[in-house]
Amino acid sequence: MASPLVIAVQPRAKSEYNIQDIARVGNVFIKASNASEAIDFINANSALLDVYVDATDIGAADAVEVLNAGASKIFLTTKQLISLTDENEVPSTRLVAYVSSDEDSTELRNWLANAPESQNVGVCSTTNAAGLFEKFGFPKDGGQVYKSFGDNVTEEAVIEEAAHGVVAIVPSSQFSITPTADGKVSASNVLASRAVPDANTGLIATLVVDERGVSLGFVWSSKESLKEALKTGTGVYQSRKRGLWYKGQTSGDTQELLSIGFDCDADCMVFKVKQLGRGFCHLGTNTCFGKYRGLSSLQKTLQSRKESAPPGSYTARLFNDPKLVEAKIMEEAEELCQATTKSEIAAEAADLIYFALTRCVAAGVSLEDIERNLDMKNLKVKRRKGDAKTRWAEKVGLTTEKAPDSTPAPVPAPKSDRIEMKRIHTSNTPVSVIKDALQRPSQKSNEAIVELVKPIIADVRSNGDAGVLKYTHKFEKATSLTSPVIKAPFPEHLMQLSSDTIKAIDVSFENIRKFHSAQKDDKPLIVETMPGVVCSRFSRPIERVGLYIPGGTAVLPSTALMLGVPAMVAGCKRIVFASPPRSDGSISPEIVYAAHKCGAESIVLAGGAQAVAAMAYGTESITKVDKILGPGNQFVTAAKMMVSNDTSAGVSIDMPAGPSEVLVIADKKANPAFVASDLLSQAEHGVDSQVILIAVDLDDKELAAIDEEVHQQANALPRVDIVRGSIEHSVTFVVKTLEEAMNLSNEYAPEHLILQLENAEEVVPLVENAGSVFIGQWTPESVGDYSAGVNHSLPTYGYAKQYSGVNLGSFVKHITSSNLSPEGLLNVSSAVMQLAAVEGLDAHKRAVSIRMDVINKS
Ligand SMILES: NC(=O)c1ccc[n+]([C@@H]2O[C@H](COP(=O)([O-])OP(=O)(O)OC[C@H]3O[C@@H](n4cnc5c(N)ncnc54)[C@H](O)[C@@H]3O)[C@@H](O)[C@H]2O)c1
Ligand SMILES: N[C@H](CO)Cc1c[nH]c[nH+]1
Ligand SMILES: [Zn+2]
Repeated sequence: MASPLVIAVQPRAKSEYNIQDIARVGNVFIKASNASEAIDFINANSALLDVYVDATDIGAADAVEVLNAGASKIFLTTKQLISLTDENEVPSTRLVAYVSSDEDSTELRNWLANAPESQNVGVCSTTNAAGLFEKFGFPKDGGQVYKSFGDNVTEEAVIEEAAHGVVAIVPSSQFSITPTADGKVSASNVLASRAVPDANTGLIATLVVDERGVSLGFVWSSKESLKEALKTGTGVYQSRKRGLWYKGQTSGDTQELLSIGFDCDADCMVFKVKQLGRGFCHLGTNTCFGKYRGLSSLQKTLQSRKESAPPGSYTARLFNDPKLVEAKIMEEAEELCQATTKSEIAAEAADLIYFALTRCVAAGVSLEDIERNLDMKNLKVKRRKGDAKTRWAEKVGLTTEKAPDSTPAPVPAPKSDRIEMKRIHTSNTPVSVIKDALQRPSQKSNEAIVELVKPIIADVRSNGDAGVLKYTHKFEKATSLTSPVIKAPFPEHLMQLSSDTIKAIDVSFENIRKFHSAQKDDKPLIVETMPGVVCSRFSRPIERVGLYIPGGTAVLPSTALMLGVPAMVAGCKRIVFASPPRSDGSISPEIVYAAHKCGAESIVLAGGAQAVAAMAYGTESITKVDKILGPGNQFVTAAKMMVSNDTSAGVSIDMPAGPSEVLVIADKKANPAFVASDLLSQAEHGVDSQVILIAVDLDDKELAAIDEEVHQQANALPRVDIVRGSIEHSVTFVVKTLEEAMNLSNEYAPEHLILQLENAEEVVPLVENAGSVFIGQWTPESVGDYSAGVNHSLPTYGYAKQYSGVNLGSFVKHITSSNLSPEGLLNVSSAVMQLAAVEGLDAHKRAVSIRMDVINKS
């Protein structure tokens, strides 16, 4: 039975009501001036309670959208309701008609008489609600009578109506959860009056259930215990022997009260609670009827394993390896489809549910969230056709027919396997799912990589050149290579390039040089902190730098420029390049030319951990360096981290720079082809790259246009297979506002941020975390990768929250100096001597006082 109370709130005046209080005792009612106001409110609150919407100002077509978005009921004038139901297939149980005059009443009754299914509509009056029963014969089959009260509502009037089965709509300003001195309508009194007490005890029989409606136990309530339960928001009951019973007060197994309802004839109250601690029963079981079984039991187990899974257990492995869960879900789904007997189908479905629930629990999603989502889907009025995606349809040999569509949909792609990013509308997606989608693709666990890299580093450290060559022969297959290094001056024949390539390198070199030269501290910073106390800061280049240029999946001479040019500008005396050679032992001429232009002394012909170790410790022929910079794969990054942690190596590193990534924020004005091209430019780096699109207020048609561009452009790329891999873990978020887009982007902290926005420049002040920003539609990220002048060696994996990309400062140290005159020492002496005394460091104090004696004597 519905709660006798519905609380009317102003949708935008959030501070004036507490939605959780309302959810505990009834449902919520809003008067919306347009559909999006109603839909925003539903999205924000429908996980907690049913939302009723006065849609009289919205219009019939948009009212359907409001129902579709999950409004439990919409209230319309009688005329609106009749025209809406005549034109649409709207379930009548979701509609309530305002009956304000005899004319309304007659019209509705005539219509009901001819509409067999429609007797379930609700009716609402602002005056004589009880009279509506006589006219319409409610309540039956879900038909409900409402009375909408104004500010002059009294508790007595509500109780009186409730006694007749009328649900009262009370303004939130006149509502309180428990009785107040100013006589507002108190929920505890209205609920207590509605309940039919037990004839013998005078108490109210109460069933306690968990979030999913599973019975936990049977108890009694009284008017007093009900008031206490609502006041404290916890489970409080009436024990027949011991009076008021605050559940969990002694055992610690307390309850959070979620909502109170009734059975069909109000002689049993239902408390929905979140049970904390061991369980509801004093015997320590989940319920008084025994332990949880089935899904509830599985969920409890998985939730507690997530907190503390025994190391080495299968569940621990699953929680640590999302790719394994992904693979198991697909495997079990396939097995379920292939199962034939009843028992096989049950067994395979159970397996699938196990892995699906593991995925959910890992992401903080509960069965309650899933069930709520199912309920919301059930509230949809317009249903999707439900065809399978082509990729899956073809897999099982299903032919799909194309839906006729009046709007010019983008031409569907000819190839079966669409390359398409998944899409998330943030407004109807739980935060945990959004967070999960923002995770970078899973990598091999750090420990596994460390175990692979450790012996390589140790080998190179003890065996020098021979160790390096061993791994170059193994990984690069360059078995003919006999020396791991080439030294400057580099012979001309190693730099044979087309004039176009030379020109391109020269232009890029010059722009990078200009931008990084401008970052120089021209003169020392000098500050006189007190008269005679002069502090200064000046910079010096790091003497020996090792620059790693990746070469596994693509040769990147541009990275050679991004590292070599600032090293040269900073004045580093010894610049060592390292890059994996080709299998014939040679190195790309572009890299040699870049090394030559930057004044590198040598090029180490090795990649991965072996190159990093060689530069960190030095070998017979490879120079030991003071700092290693440059991006690379997981082996390179892990090796950089390890050598920088070894104090005996005396080497530092720039930052963790891993698989490339980009986040594009696009508005309605953005060109879909440009957006897609930017996404693909980073997706083609590697299957572990990730690209994110945040679409601000784009509609389905606009989103489809971008999807189609992604698919078409991707299929035309030579690296389409890499792109397919990276698009699989890439995602489009559809958001309502730019502010939301910026919040998501700042949280993700992308390596590259592209603003394809009409007013892109104005948005830059809102950027908090990003490696490098590309402003406006004429600034593709590729210009930063190669030639604009900014650096492309940037922090990935969200490290843009705390690291800068490579810049001139990455190649210098700052040194400070102090220079005091006698007057200066006099001025600062007492502070120094006092603090030295506080720390008990007398020699520090004496170093000042001994000078003060001399100054004072002269
Ligand atoms: N963040 C940035 O600024 C930036 C810039 C450019 C490139 N990148 C990224 O750098 C990465 C480059 O990676 P890559 O793989 O192409 O080249 P890479 O040069 O970093 O790695 C290749 C090396 O990995 C080693 N390796 C391969 N398999 C191994 C194994 N099983 N055990 C031990 N070592 C092994 C080999 O020694 C090989 O030489 C890409 O992810 C790219 O997106 C990032
Ligand atoms: N986008 C890469 C940095 O994440 C750099 C690069 C080199 N070449 C092309 N792109
Ligand atoms: Zn790139």
